[in-house]
Amino acid sequence: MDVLALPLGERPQADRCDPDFLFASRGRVLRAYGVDERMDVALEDRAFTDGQWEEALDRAFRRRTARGIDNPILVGAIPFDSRQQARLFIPQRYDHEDTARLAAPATPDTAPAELAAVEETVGRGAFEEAVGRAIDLFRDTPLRKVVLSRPLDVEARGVFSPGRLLRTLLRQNPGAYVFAAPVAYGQTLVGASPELLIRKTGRTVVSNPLAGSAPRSASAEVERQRTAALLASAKDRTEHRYVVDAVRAALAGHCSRLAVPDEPSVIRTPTMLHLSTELTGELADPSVSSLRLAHALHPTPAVCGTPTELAREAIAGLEGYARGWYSGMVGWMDSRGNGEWALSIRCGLVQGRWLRLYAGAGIVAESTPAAEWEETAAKLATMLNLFGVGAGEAAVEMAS
Ligand SMILES: C=C(O[C@H]1C=CC=C(C(=O)O)[C@@H]1O)C(=O)O
Repeated sequence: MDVLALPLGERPQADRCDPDFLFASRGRVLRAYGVDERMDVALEDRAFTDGQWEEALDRAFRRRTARGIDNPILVGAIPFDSRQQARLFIPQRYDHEDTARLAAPATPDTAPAELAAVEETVGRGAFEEAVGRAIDLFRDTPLRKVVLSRPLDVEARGVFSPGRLLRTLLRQNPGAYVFAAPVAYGQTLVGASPELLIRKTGRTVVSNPLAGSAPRSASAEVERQRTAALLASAKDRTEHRYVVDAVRAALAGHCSRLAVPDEPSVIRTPTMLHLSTELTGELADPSVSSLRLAHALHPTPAVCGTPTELAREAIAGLEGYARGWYSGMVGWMDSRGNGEWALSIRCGLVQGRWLRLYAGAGIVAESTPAAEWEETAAKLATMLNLFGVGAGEAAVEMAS
């Protein structure tokens, strides 16, 4: 059974005032409460591709506008494999809160949980071997880029509170797309994604692909050198170009005008530096919904690879675990099709005392297995910072 399906009145009283879904973007947090109607669908199903599902959503929205609801919305999460069901629902109500206000601790700040164990379910040897095999594929097949990822399993002494994790993530990552989305009974996907897959506002669309990474440094001088090195790195620029080319190609078919900067810039998250390109377009048909555009884009080579089908096969053959919700997307869409969908990266799946974290890295011919492992460790820091430990440190600390 799914928590979203619990009939009204059967939810614990305390839950009533806790939002079921949160999504922070640009200083505001969307909070959605209660499940008015489930709208689950797999984006690869005929029901979605031939438009039936969007017609049903439109009818569901109209019923609500007829009842006086000004602008009903749909919220939820979509898995990496879009043949699998997305968890989407129309909430009973929603509001917006200032990020800073929501992030402010109600009580003195403490770590959101005390950790009992951290396990590298896919260890360094297995991950580096997979990277080596991907590099062989670049020599032997037309595969040019593949994103390989790994899980890190964290166990706490007590039950995790998704709300507390989210507030701490908001404090630590005020500029990120911070989210908490219920995905199954007792399971919540929480994260602080730096990457916007698509935002649609009227006719305007924005996508901000990232690829090509280096860790932040506490030293301003080292950080300046890393930024310059990232901008100059042929390997990172190739990795980045595959994503920008794919996003440009997917949006071009929908846009009457599309602006793509010639050169990437570098963006900073609290833990990482990334090559970044912001594409801005004008839709030829403004009625195309943000979810349809997200479907046209997904999976970009920021999470999958180039060419897409070969990369998908390589991921299935090399990763050795199921990604599930990681590297899919989380977001919202309103009754006019406006909305925002962020990639579900720098995230974890919470269930009771367990939290599975994920991180991936884009592999190209110039990659080296050791550096790609280090990159995934650096990316895991976004979530491990919740507990004040780094990836290697966490494994060592828990083992001793
Ligand atoms: C797949 C992830 O990051 C993507 C986004 C930014 C940079 C990336 C990179 O440099 O490999 C990845 O494509 C992840 O964080 O799990």
